[in-house]
Amino acid sequence: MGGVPPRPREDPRPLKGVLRSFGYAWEGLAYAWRVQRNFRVEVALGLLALGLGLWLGVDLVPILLVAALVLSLELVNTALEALTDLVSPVYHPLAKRAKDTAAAAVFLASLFALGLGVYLFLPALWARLGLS
Ligand SMILES: Nc1ncnc2c1ncn2[C@@H]1O[C@H](COP(=O)(O)OP(=O)(O)OP(=O)(O)O)[C@@H](O)[C@H]1O
Repeated sequence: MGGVPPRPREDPRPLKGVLRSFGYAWEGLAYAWRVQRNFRVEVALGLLALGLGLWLGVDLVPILLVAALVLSLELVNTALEALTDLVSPVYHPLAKRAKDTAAAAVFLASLFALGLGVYLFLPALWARLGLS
């Protein structure tokens, strides 16, 4: 069992416990960034959309919300992939269902993000370019 890290005990000091939880969340973020190319692409696209939104002067709140939705679902998808690989390292139809459905959640949110981008940016871009 050399590769299995020990399960940490809960810290009774409230602030230390919260800080430790942040630390684990940060580890999860770093893991997703390292192993998931899609996560890195989505972060880049989110930053691009924010920059475009700032330039065009559109409302940034919906952009931030949809970016948070896509990135959070990508993290959940990454977690489910890891869990699926743990319980079903060999092919199983249910493992396929789990992975495909988690991927579908990210895909659906990304479609909404794309639709929102077109809805928000196109008219503002047209106006900025003097085409409307
Ligand atoms: N244990 C398994 N049993 C059945 N099907 C699997 C299994 N592992 C993967 N698959 C199928 O292969 C597809 C790709 O799985 P994989 O683990 O490579 O994730 P992925 O979609 O490549 O994710 P990402 O590109 O985000 O890492 C899954 O969506 C699923 O259809």
